[in-house]
Parts: sequence; C-alpha cells; structure tokens
Amino acid sequence: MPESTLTITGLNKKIGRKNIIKDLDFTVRPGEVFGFIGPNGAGKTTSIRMMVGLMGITSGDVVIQGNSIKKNYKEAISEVGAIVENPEMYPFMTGWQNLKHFARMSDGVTQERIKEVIRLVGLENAIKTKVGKYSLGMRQRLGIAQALLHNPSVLILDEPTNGLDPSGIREIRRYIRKLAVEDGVSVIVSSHLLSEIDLMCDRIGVIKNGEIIAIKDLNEADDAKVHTVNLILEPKDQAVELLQHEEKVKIVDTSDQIRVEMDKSDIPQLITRLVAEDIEVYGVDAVKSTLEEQFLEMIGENVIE
Ligand SMILES: Nc1ncnc2c1ncn2[C@@H]1O[C@H](COP(=O)(O)OP(=O)(O)OP(=O)(O)O)[C@@H](O)[C@H]1O
Repeated sequence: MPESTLTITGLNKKIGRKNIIKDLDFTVRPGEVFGFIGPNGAGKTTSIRMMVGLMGITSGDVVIQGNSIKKNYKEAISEVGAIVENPEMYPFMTGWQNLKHFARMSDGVTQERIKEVIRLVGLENAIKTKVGKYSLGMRQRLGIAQALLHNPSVLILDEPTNGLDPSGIREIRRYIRKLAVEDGVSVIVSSHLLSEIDLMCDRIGVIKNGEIIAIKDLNEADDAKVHTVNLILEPKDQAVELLQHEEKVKIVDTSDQIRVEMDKSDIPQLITRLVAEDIEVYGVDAVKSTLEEQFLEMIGENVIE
C-alpha cells in the first residue's frame, strides 16, 4: 500500500492580487480520516475545490494515488469522490432511483456496487423511500453513497455535519469511521467546528488565513498533555510564592482558587514539595484542556462562529 493516498505540496491560490491559499503542504494516509479545520473564510473550500479539480491551481500540486492533478487529471480525479456543495438529489425520486441516475454518469458502476454503497451508509431500509422524506442526515448519507459509487480511494466532504442535529452528526461520524477503518478509504472532512468532527478524525490540520498552522495527531497517547490544575492551598499567599519558583508550573489565575498549567505527571512531585513546605493541600483537580480549547488558542480567537 502506498504511504499516502493524497499528497499536497506547495499549493497556492491567487485570485486577483490576493493570495488566498499559501504553500499548503500535507498528506493523507490510506484509511485515515483527516479533519481540515479552520474558522470561516480560512480557505477550506478553496483548497478543497483545488483538490477535486473544480478550481485551477496557481502553483504547487495535488497528487492522488500517484497521479498529479496537473499532469494526469483524469486518473487523479477518478480516485476522488466528493461532496463540495450540497449534494444535488431529486426529492421526487427514491434513494435507489437517485443512485441509479448518478451511476449512469460514471463508467462501469454495476448494480452490485450500488447495493454495496447503500450497505456502506446504512440506507438499506430507506432506499425505496422518496428522498423528499429523508432527514438531512439521511440525505448526507445518500450523498456519501453517491460520491462512493465509482470506488474512489479518497472521499472529500466539505462541512458534512453542517446543519445536522447531534444524532445526525453521530450517524455521519459512524459511517465515516467505518469507511476508513473497514474499507481503507481516506477521508478528508472540513469543518469550522472542531467539536463536531474531532471524534471521527485521526489527524487534524488547522488552517488560518490560507495557511496550515498546525497538524495534530489525535491518536497519540495524551498522558503527558498539559492539564489545567485547580489547587486549594493554605496559606494561599505562601503557596503562590512557592509556585512562582516552580519551573514546571505556569500560574494562570490566583483570584479565587489557584489555577496553574502543568504536566499531569508532575503533580505528585509538586504535592510532596508543598507538603514539605508546610502548605496544607485541601484540593487538587486536574482538568485536561479540551481539543477545542487548544484549537481556539491556536487560531487566536475565542469565538469561531
Ligand atoms: N472568487 C474569489 N475571489 C476573491 N476572493 C475569494 C474568492 N473565493 C474565495 N475568496 C476569499 O478567500 C478566502 C477563503 O475562502 P473559503 O471559502 O475558501 O474559506 P472557508 O474556509 O471555506 O470558509 P467557509 O467555512 O466560510 O466556507 C475568503 O477570504 C474569501 O473571501
């Protein structure tokens, strides 16, 4: 198996005099779900439009299963399935009729394959129902089924959870994970809300002002991650003074409780030190900072909607 299904190198998009996408570089591995995260206007849709051949590339390249989108456009694009704008489905036709209709547009999609994609997205029981009666989540799944008809190795979904309720989000998450894990499809999902997609992603790439500012592996063991620790210590002033001299501790707030940031593994040592200095420990509460908080810190904003 190749190490990466999709490789983006030095991708740039200039519109007029504005550099909208700047030197994008990342790879997506086989069977991986990659989250493409950034606030509105960061450049997610523009990047995705270049990846799926809907928009010209100013410089750089997108290589899919070894095929450059610039040099071997047809081969590269045949490996991609995508929902970029809202999937165009006919509400007066059943799910099955819609898929038959789209199957006619690509070469070599068999009846068997149509049944297979229906199973993949779990729409067996609703496939004879008119799409007009589908929930938004079911429509999204039908859209995914359509994008998978020609058996692509990469599936690209722009904001797939947009407008879905929590149960719809859970459904999409489940089918996307299944596609990646059981069928080895590489999936790229974009979102401006990390909380909606972090559970389905193996890695995330954070984009801001057209640049990737961080790539984060969500499967890494996180024991060593920095925690926010709330401490109740007496006498407080003496405790704060001691903490100020601790190299591995960063004081965040002392107005009410004492709040610090530190590695969880350093907590026992700190407590030993406090006790040795005759400080009484009434409470220690370690809270891992959520990915959402880390993300907001990275993009330097408190509100991203
Ligand atoms: N055709 C265009 N001409 C000029 N500027 C454009 C054009 N298309 C996009 N932009 C600008 O490029 C930037 C990135 O837009 P893009 O739609 O890719 O962001 P996004 O991350 O997908 O945001 P959203 O989540 O709001 O869709 C924005 O500042 C947008 O105004």
